Amino acid sequence: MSGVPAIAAEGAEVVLDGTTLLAPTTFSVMPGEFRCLTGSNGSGKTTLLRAFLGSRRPTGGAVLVRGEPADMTRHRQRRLLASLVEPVPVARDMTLREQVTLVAASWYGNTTTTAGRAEEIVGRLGLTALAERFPSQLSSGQLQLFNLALTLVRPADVVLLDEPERHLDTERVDLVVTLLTERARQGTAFLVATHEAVVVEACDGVVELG
Ligand SMILES: Nc1ncnc2c1ncn2[C@@H]1O[C@H](COP(=O)(O)OP(=O)(O)OP(=O)(O)O)[C@@H](O)[C@H]1O
Repeated sequence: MSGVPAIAAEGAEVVLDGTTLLAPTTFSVMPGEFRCLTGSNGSGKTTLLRAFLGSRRPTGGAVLVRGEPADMTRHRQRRLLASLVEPVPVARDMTLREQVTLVAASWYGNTTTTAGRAEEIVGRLGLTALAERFPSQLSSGQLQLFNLALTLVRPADVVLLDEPERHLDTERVDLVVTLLTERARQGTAFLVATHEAVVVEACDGVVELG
């Protein structure tokens, strides 16, 4: 395991027009570590995740990806980091299978293994029977699983998730937790904002805000 954290915050703070969105926060997540981000409503979890993605600029301190200031305009960082924080754009006129395969192909190329990668994640998230449907034909929980499939099908050393449990029943939460734990064991670093006790129990440690 490399000594450089996959991601880190060093006194990261976000203040907007005199309002503190994120109080100074310091932590690191090592490769293969599954950390949860917890705290009450409004404590700054989404703001912190957005700081890594560049949609909220820290006004103090720093957020780092592999020791460098987070900057998702750099291709190298975009390749390292996948996220389900902002709404994922979906195509209304493409099936689930087509869209997950398209995302896989955009990162891995149109190789013989690409369709297999897409099929695997669709299966792991229990979406195989729905793979020929269009997004408008899904329930809220099924849409959330589809968004997770689009996020997890691509290569990533670090994955940021904002409340992945959203709209999911207990069985599906367990499914997602199992998948994240497995990916972490394979070396992926996770930072997961959550209010779900099952997710917190499964993770390696908590970053508590507020
Ligand atoms: N554009 C904005 N202007 C002012 N304050 C904002 C703005 N956006 C968010 N905030 C405030 O920033 C704080 C942090 O919000 P954030 O969404 O990061 O919290 P959170 O911990 O993710 O909350 P939740 O658990 O409810 O999802 C909140 O107090 C919120 O009211």
